[in-house]
Amino acid sequence: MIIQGTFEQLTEKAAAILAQAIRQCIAVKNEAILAVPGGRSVAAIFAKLRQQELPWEQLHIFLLDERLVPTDHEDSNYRLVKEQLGMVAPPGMLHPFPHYPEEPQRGVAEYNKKLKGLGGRFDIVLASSGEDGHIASLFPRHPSIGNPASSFIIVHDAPKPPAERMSASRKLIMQADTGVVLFLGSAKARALRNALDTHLSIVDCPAKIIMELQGYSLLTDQEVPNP
Ligand SMILES: O=C1O[C@H](COP(=O)(O)O)[C@@H](O)[C@H](O)[C@H]1O
Repeated sequence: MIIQGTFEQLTEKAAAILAQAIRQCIAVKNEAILAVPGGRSVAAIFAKLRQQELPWEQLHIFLLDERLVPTDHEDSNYRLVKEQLGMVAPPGMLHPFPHYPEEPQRGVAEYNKKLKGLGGRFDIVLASSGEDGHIASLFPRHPSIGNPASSFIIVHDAPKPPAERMSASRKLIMQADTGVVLFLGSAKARALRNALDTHLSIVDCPAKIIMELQGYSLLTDQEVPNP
């Protein structure tokens, strides 16, 4: 489903979609696993989400991707999520990526183990497209998008700084039931066109991954090109 509106309307809408999916998931399996990105578009959504009446003690929040920096670094996606949701997420429900500067694979192994212990997949994914159509830290025509793992992966040489990152892989994201992808701001207009271009593949535009999910919503404040 494609939803258009103003930035303010869409942040409200995204929070409402996420809250509904979280409630539905918890009603069925008693807990929910939400994966969230960092970046400039999502802080306002987190601010709306934390105002929702949710069973926060049953909601696990993982990072969809992380920059390999300490968790208090200004580039850390966890720092943003903690600032926005740390006051509602009970201890132990917001899962930082373990940062071992010299051993990123150890961090990935631990993060994979933690997710595996909770079922090994996300129920709900929030993603925000970059200018180039990347989501998480999966970049167009880059080894990250071609990685065949169904888990968290290490990403080297990301075209957007910082170059060293970790990310949920394409296959891991694809196992989610519900996905929300954002194209907010005029800088994302080209990425939106690419996401809707049926001649392009997921390798050309990783934001298309979310559009493969059964329950997906694409939210944009940009003009949607005619098919
Ligand atoms: O580097 C990243 O970029 C994307 C998009 O961020 P935005 O600032 O353009 O909204 C983000 O989704 C991802 O989590 C982040 O690591």
